[in-house]
Amino acid sequence: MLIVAAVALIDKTGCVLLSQRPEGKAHAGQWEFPGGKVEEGENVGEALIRELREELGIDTETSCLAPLAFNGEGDLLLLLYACRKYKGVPTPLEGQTLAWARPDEIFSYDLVPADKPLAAAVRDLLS
Ligand SMILES: Nc1nc2c([nH]c(=O)n2[C@H]2C[C@H](O)[C@@H](COP(=O)(O)OP(=O)(O)OP(=O)(O)O)O2)c(=O)[nH]1
Repeated sequence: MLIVAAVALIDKTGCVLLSQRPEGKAHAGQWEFPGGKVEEGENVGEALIRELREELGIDTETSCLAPLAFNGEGDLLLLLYACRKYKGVPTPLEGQTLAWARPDEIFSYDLVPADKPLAAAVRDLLS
């Protein structure tokens, strides 16, 4: 079972950050929530804080991560957190493209399949 932690990063205008997977990776060109695999020796919050630093150059802390939704597909378990408090400006540090989506725009992005139920939870939270 692969555990992946991801975040719905929400800005002051109520938009959520989506990230487009770069060429050469599985699901290239599709959109997902920033995050990544939980590595051995890490808990989920630690993994997410590390991924946000590596991928986006932002800092947050466990108390700012609120569990929002999960989805299990095959051997993948996706855990989605919502985060409204973070330091720094999200910057694409790993070749990805970033977009801030309004709640009514989320489903106009070509989402990674496992993210669709999660995206519905984000839309409902923000609408
Ligand atoms: N970060 C993230 N990954 C997701 C989402 N939805 C989804 O199915 N995934 C999948 C894609 C990957 O198979 C896995 C996350 O792995 P990752 O981001 O750490 O690694 P990766 O596949 O980009 O890169 P690699 O290390 O496997 O080459 O979870 C999502 O919303 N965010």
